[in-house]
Amino acid sequence: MSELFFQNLDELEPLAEQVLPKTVFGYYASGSETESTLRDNRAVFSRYRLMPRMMVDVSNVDTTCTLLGRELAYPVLIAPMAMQCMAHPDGELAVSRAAAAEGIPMVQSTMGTVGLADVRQAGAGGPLMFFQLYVFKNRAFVRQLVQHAERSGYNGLMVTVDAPFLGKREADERNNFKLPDGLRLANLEGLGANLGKETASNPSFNPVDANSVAGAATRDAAVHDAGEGSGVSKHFSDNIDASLTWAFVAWLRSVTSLPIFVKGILSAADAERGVDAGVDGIVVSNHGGRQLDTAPASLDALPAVAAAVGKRVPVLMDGGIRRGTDIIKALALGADAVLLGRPVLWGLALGGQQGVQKVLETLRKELRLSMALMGCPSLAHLNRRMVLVPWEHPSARL
Ligand SMILES: Cc1cc2nc3c(=O)[nH]c(=O)nc-3n(C[C@H](O)[C@H](O)[C@H](O)COP(=O)(O)O)c2cc1C
Ligand SMILES: CCCCC(=O)C(=O)O
Repeated sequence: MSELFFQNLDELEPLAEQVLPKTVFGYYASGSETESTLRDNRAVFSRYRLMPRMMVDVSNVDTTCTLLGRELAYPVLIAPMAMQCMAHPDGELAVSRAAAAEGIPMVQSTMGTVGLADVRQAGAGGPLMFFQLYVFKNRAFVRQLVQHAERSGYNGLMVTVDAPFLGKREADERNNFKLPDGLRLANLEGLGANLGKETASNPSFNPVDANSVAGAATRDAAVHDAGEGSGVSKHFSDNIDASLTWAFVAWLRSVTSLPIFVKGILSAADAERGVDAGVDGIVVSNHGGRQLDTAPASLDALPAVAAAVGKRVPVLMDGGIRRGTDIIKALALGADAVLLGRPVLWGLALGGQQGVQKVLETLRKELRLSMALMGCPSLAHLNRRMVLVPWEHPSARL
């Protein structure tokens, strides 16, 4: 890995852009519409200031935390991200191995390009793994997918609730983004028989090609309707259940004993509903600015959600985490851990498993140093008073 040099995670995106095909980079990097939420996810962190405490013994700093009863080396999970073999031939396997080597969990996407069981196996040395669930209209298929994940050794489910349809991602429309030839959505194929007409032999759920047999009927309409989106978004909307409500949590409980987290919550009201519905964890997220544009930055949404949850279940957050201080702010404002998205894909594209490990290690070292400078020998020392929100900045009182 000696040839891969970077000092911090913000440097990675332009480096990755040089090695990835334009369509793939565009899909990974972009947000929806004006990308205002995408930018705000990052900008928000410099609006909040950290107030350190002095004269605390920080000769030993402990970054560990627990989640679902397991110890994590530091409070970071790898966010679920689709189609990782577009970045590197080892794709999800490399990411899973890197997470295990660093002692943190990976969340495997439903839309993986390696089968979920193989990804779980590759991460066997790690503390735990989640399976991210997209809920298809075909519930028999969903049940089989969930039970396959449970049998394969996943420790929890993360149901994504912010994507009844994919957001309007204009880069993907411009680039006519498709899954490259030779790659497959492995988790959907193996269980294809239960997709009814949407089987492997008639792949109507197949973002590989917007102009596939199943897509042909709507092809002409798509050309004339800007709202139709990329091939991926068309096939997503054909298959994902946009009628999902909180009643789904009870159904999911009836088919699995795995803990159920919901990912994509931004309001305190929804966090309340989720806890009432019996979820085991809440993930504050705007999907990396890829769904509703102008939704609030995750860090801005976090404090009210954490207050509503009141420690009844773990609260995770993602969106724009790039620095150790970002993790400290999220935890001080009520998160139990954070998820890291795009930088993992950049590390993967640039250096496979080793590249991902270097990304994680860089973040871990920044976290440890910043905890020391904050006067926090452990994560338990972090508290709300250590973060000044914009209206509490010392300058705001002048
Ligand atoms: C390329 C890409 C693919 C993604 N795929 C999924 C997915 O399959 N399921 C999901 O719940 N979220 C998905 N997300 C959202 C991430 O899990 C996460 O919420 C977001 O990327 C975090 O923001 P960050 O990239 O700024 O760290 C994806 C994000 C990206 C960038
Ligand atoms: C078709 C897969 C969608 C994955 C996803 O959630 C994203 O691209 O944000």
